[in-house]
Amino acid sequence: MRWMTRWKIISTLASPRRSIAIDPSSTTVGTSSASARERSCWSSRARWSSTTTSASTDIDDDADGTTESGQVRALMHYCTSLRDVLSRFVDAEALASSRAVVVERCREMRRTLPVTYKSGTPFMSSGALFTAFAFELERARSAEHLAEIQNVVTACAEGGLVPYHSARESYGRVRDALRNHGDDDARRALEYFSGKRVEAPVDFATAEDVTPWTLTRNTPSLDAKIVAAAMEVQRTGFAVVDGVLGEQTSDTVRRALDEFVDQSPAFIKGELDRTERHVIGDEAVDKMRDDWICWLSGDEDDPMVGAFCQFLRVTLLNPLHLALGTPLAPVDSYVSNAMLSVYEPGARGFVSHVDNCGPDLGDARALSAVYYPSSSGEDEGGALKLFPDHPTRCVTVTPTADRLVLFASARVPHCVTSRSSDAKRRVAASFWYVGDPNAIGPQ
Ligand SMILES: O=C(O)CCC(=O)C(=O)O
Ligand SMILES: [Fe+2]
Repeated sequence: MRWMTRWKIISTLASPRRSIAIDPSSTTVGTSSASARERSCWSSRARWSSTTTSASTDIDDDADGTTESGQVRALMHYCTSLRDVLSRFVDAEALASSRAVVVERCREMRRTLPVTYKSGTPFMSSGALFTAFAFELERARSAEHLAEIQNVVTACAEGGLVPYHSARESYGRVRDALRNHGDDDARRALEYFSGKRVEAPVDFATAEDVTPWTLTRNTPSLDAKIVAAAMEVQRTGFAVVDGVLGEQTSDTVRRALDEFVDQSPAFIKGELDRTERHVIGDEAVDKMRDDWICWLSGDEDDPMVGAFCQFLRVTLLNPLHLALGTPLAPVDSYVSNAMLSVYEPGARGFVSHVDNCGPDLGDARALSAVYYPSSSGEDEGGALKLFPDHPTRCVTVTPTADRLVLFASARVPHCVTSRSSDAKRRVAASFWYVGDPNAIGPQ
């Protein structure tokens, strides 16, 4: 009998991702697509420069990683490649001494994924690699081997290759299994490498102690704030939460996002839907919405940026689930991605709109979340104005560092005011939780 068949601790983690019913890039207001990709760069000398390239127009439909067949193809690629790599390290010792090599091989697997993401955003790459690892954890040959496979999962998370939440969850199961069965050497090997990272305390002394592990962890104080905010959304349609991450973590996130904005070539002009710019022209669209955006998948090369996206997708969703009493997108479903939005100094804002452009049209965005990593002065413009119950009642929210705004996607019209020409750039990260849009907000 294979060793792990007695343990069967991992199988529930390997549930296949649901097929994607909602493609955020194909809906309207508040989203964008990249059928024509614009590559833009921010530098202190040159402002956004852009050239248009068509990265994926000639790809066969099946190779699109956002389709079900594309997802299957990606998963098969990871499963077969990972099995091949791990088969070269037959015992725990060999694996432990080659952990970094395996992480590099996993990176190579991602580079050679046989699918392309037509919307420009890889939806599930890190989730697919984790699923492949879940199968390998089940096939472990010994307690020591199991511990070392988990250590590779932990190292892969730190390399931005596997979601932190998935790695944390499988760590917990492996640890409990080893504890329960008294495999002390294996447990020590696990805790020495993975435990130190995954269970790092969140009440750190300095910003250097902040890691993607601490950023993606649910804490009682965060959960309490988000539960209270969710109840406020159900009462009034919106809620504003301050001090979401705390001083040190939010500082670290701000720096990571700023650097990402400075360096990422993936920003495109915000769009209202995928055809709008072609149909009515750039000038007309810019008048309605004048930001640059980039879709974040959680798989970003900078682990802190990826972890921030995973924070929005999973860490916030956990307490929201508890409080809202209506199912939102399950945590293992990559149906929505974070959108990083940048308004340059002098940019026009975003006209009044509702994020959900029609529950009847299949838009399932139910709850919108906007996080501000840095503060704006009141004279800088760029305020978010919400009209929660009547066009004449306006709530003005100034972007303030570490502030999160939650509102019902289908019910709360809102706009962003224009940015004054001597203002700093304004950065915001938006996320949409999908579910029943009519179940969010006052009933
Ligand atoms: O940046 C903000 O404050 C809100 C952005 C927004 O409304 C959107 O992207 O739909
Ligand atoms: Fe919006």
